[in-house]
Amino acid sequence: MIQTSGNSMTTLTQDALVEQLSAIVGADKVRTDADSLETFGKDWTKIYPPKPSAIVFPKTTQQVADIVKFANAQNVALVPSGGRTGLSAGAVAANGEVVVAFDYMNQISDFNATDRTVKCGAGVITEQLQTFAEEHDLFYPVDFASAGSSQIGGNISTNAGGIKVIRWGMTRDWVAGMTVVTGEGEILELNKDLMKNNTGYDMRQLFIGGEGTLGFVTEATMRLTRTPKNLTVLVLGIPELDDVMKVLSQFQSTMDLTAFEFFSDKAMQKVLARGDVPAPFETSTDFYALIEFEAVTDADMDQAMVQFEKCMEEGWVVDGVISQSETQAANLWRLREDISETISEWTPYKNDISVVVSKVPPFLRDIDEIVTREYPDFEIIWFGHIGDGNLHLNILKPDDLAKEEFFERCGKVSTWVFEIVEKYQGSVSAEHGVGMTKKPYLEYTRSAAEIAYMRAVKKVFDPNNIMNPGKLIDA
Ligand SMILES: O=C(O)CC[C@@H](O)C(=O)O
Ligand SMILES: [Zn+2]
Repeated sequence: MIQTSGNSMTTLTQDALVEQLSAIVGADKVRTDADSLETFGKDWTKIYPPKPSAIVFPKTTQQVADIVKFANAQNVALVPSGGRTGLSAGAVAANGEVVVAFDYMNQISDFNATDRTVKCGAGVITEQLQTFAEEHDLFYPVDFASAGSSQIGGNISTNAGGIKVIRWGMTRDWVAGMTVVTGEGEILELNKDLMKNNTGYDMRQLFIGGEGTLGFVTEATMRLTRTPKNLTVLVLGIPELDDVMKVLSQFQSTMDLTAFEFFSDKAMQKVLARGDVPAPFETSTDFYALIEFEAVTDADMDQAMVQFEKCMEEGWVVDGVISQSETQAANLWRLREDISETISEWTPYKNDISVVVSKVPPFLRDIDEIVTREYPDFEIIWFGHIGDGNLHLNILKPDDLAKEEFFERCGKVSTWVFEIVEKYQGSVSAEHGVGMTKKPYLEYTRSAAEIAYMRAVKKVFDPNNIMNPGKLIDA
């Protein structure tokens, strides 16, 4: 079993633990059955076996604060749990921790049309917020394949990104204000939903992407925006990896894109093999770009055609298709969005790396060279949000190789991959967070001084190392 460095130091028996938690939330909101422990003790990573001691379901911020105070008094480690769709083992309870699940804090309230804001409990599902926005003729733009199960609290704690970052940014950009419970059980109301508030440190930003290590988000006021018009999707066949960024520059020279994604033919073939969506066109190329834009007037459509033709003339693109309806657009999106779930069958080793957009071509070349050399017998799947510099590199486990050996071999190569990330001043985790899987590699992106300050901040908000210990940094 892979060792984790979380701590659970309580001397309470499980019965005593359940009794005291029940006194806070009610007996029907504490679970210790095997199914619940297995389900709520892990996220989408398949590396660490879950081993929580109990799952507790608070319904209010005050209950969360009471749980944290109890945890401090009894030395019980807490792990927050949202939709459990994380890919870095940020919400895994592998060391007897108590899992705090936010499923019952799923109310949407206080919609304000003037401010274009709405209050969400931490357990509101991303899609629930998207639908709510739609019903009010507005739009919540942060989107990704797991929007049907991920929760707002988890999105904030991991600063979730996704497929529209090039146009609308990350979750961080949509949090107007939030309520958090710190590691000492203090309730903080951060930013009061203000657009402008220059009164010193913006503590929201510490909790956004903080992975629950400083405190737990219990409620947040999210911003909404105008609904984009007639989102139209182009998929282009691109034979050379190097040309993908030329295509991006060409389109961006005259258009504001809402997405620019890429995927390899290997990735697409896996999705096509499931038989749910058709191939975009007959020509097969090693790479594809998916471009999305608002086609408000005929001139927008004409502009896309001009850029497409230019890319064909240059030889960067050899085939393409454009959506003529919402259904076609959705099917083209599935070619990209279904990749992660489709390849999960092969227990992939995941990298979620980024550099500034201008450095993507040499960065990609360097990494591709290393992984093709070092993994001659493994299948390598490239895809990602290349328009914002974020690449997903997945290495698939051969069927006949044991999981432990596979992850060990990948871990070694990761060090070389991350040396390249460091050389290009990139990030070892662009959007999936650090959790446990990327913690050993944090130093490739953050300096020793930064990590020391992070530890000091952790001590201020969570002096007893109760909140999601062993994730992001070791206390
Ligand atoms: O599975 C992955 O590596 C990426 C998952 C997700 O961030 C995506 O962009 O599809
Ligand atoms: Zn992604």
